[in-house]
Amino acid sequence: MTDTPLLKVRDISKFYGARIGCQNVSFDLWPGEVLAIVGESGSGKTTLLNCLATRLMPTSGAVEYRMRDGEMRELSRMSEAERRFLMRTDWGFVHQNPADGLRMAVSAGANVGERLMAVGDRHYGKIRETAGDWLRRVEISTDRIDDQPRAFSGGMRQRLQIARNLVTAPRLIFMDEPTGGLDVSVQARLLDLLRGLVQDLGLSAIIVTHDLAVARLLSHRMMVMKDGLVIEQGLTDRVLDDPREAYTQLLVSSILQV
Ligand SMILES: Nc1ncnc2c1ncn2[C@@H]1O[C@H](COP(=O)(O)OP(=O)(O)OP(=O)(O)O)[C@@H](O)[C@H]1O
Repeated sequence: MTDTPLLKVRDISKFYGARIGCQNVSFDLWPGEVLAIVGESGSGKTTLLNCLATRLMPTSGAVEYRMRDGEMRELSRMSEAERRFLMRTDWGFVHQNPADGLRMAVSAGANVGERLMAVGDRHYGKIRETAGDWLRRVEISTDRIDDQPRAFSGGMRQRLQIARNLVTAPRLIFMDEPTGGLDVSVQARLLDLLRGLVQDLGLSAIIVTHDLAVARLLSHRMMVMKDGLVIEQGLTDRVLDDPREAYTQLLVSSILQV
């Protein structure tokens, strides 16, 4: 264990012209910790996630990440190439729509293998074997290894996207509504799988969701956003069982349409 956070977020704000995306968000994420960001539509969840994952440049504030060698690096000071390398190796990003995170016209095996090649694996047989292992781990039959994700169901595509992200043993995964748009029964199976993988691998994760059941099942800690601000944060069970803010109470009692 370490006494340094994996991610240090200080006063992140993002404005779109005069409109607030998110404002003054600060928190630390610790190794092995899963943080859920919840709130109704338009509250700033995706804006914040994209600022953290360097997909958007914040208007102000700083995000520091502890590299594998232990050094804390400020993300905005990294070169584009360094950020891209981080994204392909030590980080993962699971999109709500699997087509945004997969290459739909190459095989399932190549989708997973591509990430291994990014970390320097060159041995075809070994890459294929590891890809097969990961397909099994996400409950996709290895006889589908040469099929393109176009031929997969929504749930299979999402599981393939997860395998592609996890194959390089990243330390931090960002997820944007990972179970959104799936049938309820498919969602339940995916959540189970995700929970097992996150636990087994000791992953840190930041999950944006409007679904409090997803937050309950996957996260240790949660942040509630409203109009771009974090209005409440704490351990997930505490926030859900004993919400302090009136807005969180409304969310929890499902009076708000999120
Ligand atoms: N590209 C953009 N240009 C201008 N305004 C934007 C842009 N993206 C988001 N916004 C605004 O920023 C605010 C926060 O939006 P954001 O998408 O982060 O919320 P969200 O909580 O993720 O919502 P949802 O759950 O619907 O995706 C909203 O007022 C939104 O209209």
